[in-house]
Amino acid sequence: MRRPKSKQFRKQLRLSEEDEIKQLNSWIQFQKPDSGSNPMSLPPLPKNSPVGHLGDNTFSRYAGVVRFEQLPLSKKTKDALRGCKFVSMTDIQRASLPHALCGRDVLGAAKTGSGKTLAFIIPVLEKLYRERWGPEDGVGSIIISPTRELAGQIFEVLNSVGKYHGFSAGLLIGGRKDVDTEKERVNELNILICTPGRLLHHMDETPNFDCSQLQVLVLDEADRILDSGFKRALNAIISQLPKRRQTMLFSATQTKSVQDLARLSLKDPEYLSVHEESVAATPSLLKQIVMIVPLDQKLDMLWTFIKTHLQFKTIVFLSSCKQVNYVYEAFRKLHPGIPLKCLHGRMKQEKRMAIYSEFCENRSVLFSTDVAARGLDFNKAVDWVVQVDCPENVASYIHRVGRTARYKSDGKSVLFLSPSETQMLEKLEAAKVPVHLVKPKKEKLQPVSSLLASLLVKYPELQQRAQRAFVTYLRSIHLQKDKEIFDILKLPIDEYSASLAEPVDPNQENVTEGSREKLDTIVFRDEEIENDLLQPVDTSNEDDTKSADIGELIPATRLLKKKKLKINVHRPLGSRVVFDDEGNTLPPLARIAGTQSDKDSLLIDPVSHPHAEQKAEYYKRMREDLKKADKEDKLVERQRLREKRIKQKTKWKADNLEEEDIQDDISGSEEDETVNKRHKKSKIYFDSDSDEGERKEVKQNQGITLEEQEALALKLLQSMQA
Ligand SMILES: Nc1ncnc2c1ncn2[C@@H]1O[C@H](COP(=O)(O)OP(=O)(O)OP(=O)(O)O)[C@@H](O)[C@H]1O
Repeated sequence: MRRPKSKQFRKQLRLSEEDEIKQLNSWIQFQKPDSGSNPMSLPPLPKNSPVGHLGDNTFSRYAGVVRFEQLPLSKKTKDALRGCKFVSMTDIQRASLPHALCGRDVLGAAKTGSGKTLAFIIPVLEKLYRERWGPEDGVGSIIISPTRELAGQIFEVLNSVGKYHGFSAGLLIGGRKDVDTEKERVNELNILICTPGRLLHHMDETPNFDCSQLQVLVLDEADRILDSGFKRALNAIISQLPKRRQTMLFSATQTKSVQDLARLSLKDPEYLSVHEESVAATPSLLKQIVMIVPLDQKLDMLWTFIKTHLQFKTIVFLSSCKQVNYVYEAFRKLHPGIPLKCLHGRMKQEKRMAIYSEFCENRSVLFSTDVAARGLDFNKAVDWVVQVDCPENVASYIHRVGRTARYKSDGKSVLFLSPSETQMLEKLEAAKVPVHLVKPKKEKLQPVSSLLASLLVKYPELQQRAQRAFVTYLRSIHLQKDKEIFDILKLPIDEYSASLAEPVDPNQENVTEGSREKLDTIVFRDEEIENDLLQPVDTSNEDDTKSADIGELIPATRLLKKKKLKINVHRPLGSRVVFDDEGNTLPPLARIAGTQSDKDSLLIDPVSHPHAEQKAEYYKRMREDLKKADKEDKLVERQRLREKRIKQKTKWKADNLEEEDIQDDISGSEEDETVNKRHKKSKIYFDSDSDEGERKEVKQNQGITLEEQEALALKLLQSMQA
């Protein structure tokens, strides 16, 4: 943000600014909208009617207007808005700005991509401007975002809309190494855009950090920041802020919890939910598909999707960073014909920012965890959002698909649901999310499991990634709260494990040579692609809204008829067989379950062994024993956690949680590299079901050894077989 240069100029400016501020204050007071009213219900001003001071201490009405020019805003803000080509307001801006400008607390809810960022940036700038805030006044406004990328994006919007103002603004996010420089400068900053963890870090550790003069607090993605994952950090932050302030909360899925609002001490907040009456909770230009895909075919489906949508910019959501890592690395090695990128909370901050910027600029496929699910505005140009793993709830679905079809652009999304997750369809319908159920055309499926199997021969390190992806996936399902949708016992675990890739049976062909040859052929081949992977479900029994437009949803056929396929990708490369030390075959997961002997393992297939009946009996007994032991273990574990919780309560202040350690990955597999290594060992989750914000401790994935992960997989499988 710019500062005027000469002294003379500054003096003149100050005088004219004083006049302007006086007038703005009078205008705002004179035409204040009624508290509790929705400015959207008022008609726009008649065309060409005068704006601002109308003489005799009267001013034009600003509630209900449609253009920024008609609002009581400073010239600096208006000039910058015009420069950015922001002329007409969106609904949420029209509804909330008149209330926010007169200093009221606001809870704003509007669909994704509908312009909520400007709805809070403008009042922040205007409030500080009218208060004549200067460098010596310190922190005047704090804007909190749940993720670093979103904080960075808000910072950019602030920079462009506030470029003619003289405020200093700082981006305080985890993962940045210059924390010492930040500490030196943070007290000189007027506007802080931050993630909760970093802000708390400064509150706790920066000498003289002072926000006692805070004027405006903003929570973007408020429901996320108020949810259990950030509860402790946010409570600690709020306790250090002055009570007399303006507070604004925005999200596409707003909280209405009285408890949440009480935590923030809101004063008669204006609840402005501009799309509540709308027929859909998602953008009208978004076409949404759901396909029922067995878990073990999800990667095949994803591969086929990517191969048939090479000309589109796509985001693919997976539930953990280990899955993102594996799928990204494996698919990259198979060269699908479009650049692939990945983003998750375990990456170094610079890399994350670089990936984010590159993805904004270029057509590519971005594999991501939910770190990219909220708020990010990739230059309006994401064509497709693909959800390979079911989102944890409807809100999460809405935010993920909201990365496309932003503002006035259109977009498409597809969700792969396992047969056991179909309850999600009802939940989406109940939340007014209009989805088309589409049946995949099986004959168009391009299986990738066999290609992956060959890949693992060439790149053995991928095998470990596959195993980790498998384990973290199971764990993420296990940790999900909505047990109606996420039931680990209903998952076809063996098939899923196999779909992540299994080595080729060494008896059937020369693995190394054969597979490498095939792999090279696969990697360098040209392909014939038919893009009509999707076919509508027979909707004869469904209502019109559901069956409409499905034809449009089927992507145009893309044919690249250069050469014939050198190999038939539909042909399996051989059955997947794993051998134990004695040469007996093992079912796929026995390998992952580790090195237990036959006697101890439940994973040995009794049929392929002699004395199958005795074994089956033995397994049955063992399962019962294990069940009993498991019950006892759970009791002991609960007791342990209770004790730990009490201990932690007393020393919570010392725990300087980094925000994305908490939020990035429901499976607890992502971790921040740079902040407070002493907190790396355990991750605290809050159980929002509990009245008192009871905490669950979950070890971070990195803190868990491979043996522990394997033991976990084994346990899960045992419980499944029991
Ligand atoms: N009044 C406006 N005129 C033109 N474009 C606008 C206007 N307001 C916002 N936009 C553009 O709309 C896009 C979406 O805005 P924004 O990111 O603020 O949406 P959002 O409601 O915060 O979305 P999300 O819920 O995903 O966070 C941005 O590219 C922004 O520049």
